[in-house]
Amino acid sequence: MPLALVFDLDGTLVDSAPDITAAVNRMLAGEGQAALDLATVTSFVGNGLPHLVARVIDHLGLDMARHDALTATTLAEYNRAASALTRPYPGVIEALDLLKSQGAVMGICTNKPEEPARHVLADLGLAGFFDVVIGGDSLPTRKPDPQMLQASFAALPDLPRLFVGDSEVDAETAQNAGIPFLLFTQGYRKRPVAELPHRAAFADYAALPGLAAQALSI
Ligand SMILES: O=C(O)COP(=O)(O)O
Ligand SMILES: [Mg+2]
Repeated sequence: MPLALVFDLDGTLVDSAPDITAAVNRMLAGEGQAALDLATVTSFVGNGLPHLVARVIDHLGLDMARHDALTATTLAEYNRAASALTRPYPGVIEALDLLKSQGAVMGICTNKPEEPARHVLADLGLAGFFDVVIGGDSLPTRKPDPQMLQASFAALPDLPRLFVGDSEVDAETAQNAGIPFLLFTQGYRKRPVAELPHRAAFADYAALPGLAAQALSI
């Protein structure tokens, strides 16, 4: 049966933390600050760019009054090179190809701002798979508020729905929207798999098409 599948982006379809870290570090260099390492910045990803920058400011003891300015600088730096170091996870393109050939309609619901999200999708050859892209600045609220996810599905044909993501934020969003959640376990999740509510979990994209077909009958 054809499905409507909406995907998270960072840590789900693409490993984007290296470019996010590089953009943060270019912003920090402009502030005369030392670079942060990949693991530290990755731990700040998930709730959107303004939240990430707030976590950087907090971590380094910088002035929170500069939050808006530092967020704007980080976004500009990220837009300059959003896909230089970013790659799809292994098997993503093959899985999306197979799902599409099986009649799935697909969308993106990411807390990453919409402009760089579209750049990353285009640069990595993924844009053509998706009929809707909603980013963290597309609507007044972002995940885990369910509005973004509901709007993503509303833009797709009315078929059985699944949301695929990597994080606590995604699991909570799916729960808030009442949509079954498939958890990709190799992304930027902070807690053990068992602590995130999910219909099914997968570590290898080769398993996704079969899992998606089964997940609605579990
Ligand atoms: O930009 C973020 O903080 C997270 O983005 P994601 O929703 O695609 O994981
Ligand atoms: Mg994610």
